[in-house]
Amino acid sequence: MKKIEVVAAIIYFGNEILCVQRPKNKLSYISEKFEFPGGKIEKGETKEEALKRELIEELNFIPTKIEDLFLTVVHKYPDFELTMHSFVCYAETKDINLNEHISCEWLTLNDLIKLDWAEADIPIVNRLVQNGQKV
Ligand SMILES: Nc1nc2c([nH]c(=O)n2[C@H]2C[C@H](O)[C@@H](COP(=O)(O)OP(=O)(O)OP(=O)(O)O)O2)c(=O)[nH]1
Repeated sequence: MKKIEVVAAIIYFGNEILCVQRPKNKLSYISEKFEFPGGKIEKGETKEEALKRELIEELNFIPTKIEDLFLTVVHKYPDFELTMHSFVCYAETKDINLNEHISCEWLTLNDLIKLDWAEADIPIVNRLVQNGQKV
């Protein structure tokens, strides 16, 4: 099975997190699903370099800070196996451009589960919510 390796950014502005909606796609399981911005790691790139490049390409956005790895998810979709490395980042503004996505929402932790996420994102969403519930 084809394997792809992707980086994704969990971008906080205050206590809100940026969620972006993918466009229509022939693969129904990712079509119009919500995700964290990011994309495939290119040859020779570090994960952080890939993340910065993708955020500029997709959102014209430069994070003020990128934290260490949050969670790596390995998920088998019907057509490929996805390895996705997620990183918490911080924004000082909500001023982003949607160059590839069809909509976005800035949501607090408890609202994240209301969206129709790509399946691979569910473990990340769950971990974020669980961490938020720790005292
Ligand atoms: N960026 C990102 N991709 C995700 C998430 N969840 C998820 O299943 N994916 C899947 C959807 C895609 O099949 C793949 C990411 O590939 P992509 O096509 O967006 O990457 P890319 O920007 O490098 O695209 P391209 O150059 O190949 O057009 O990972 C997520 O939260 N963020």
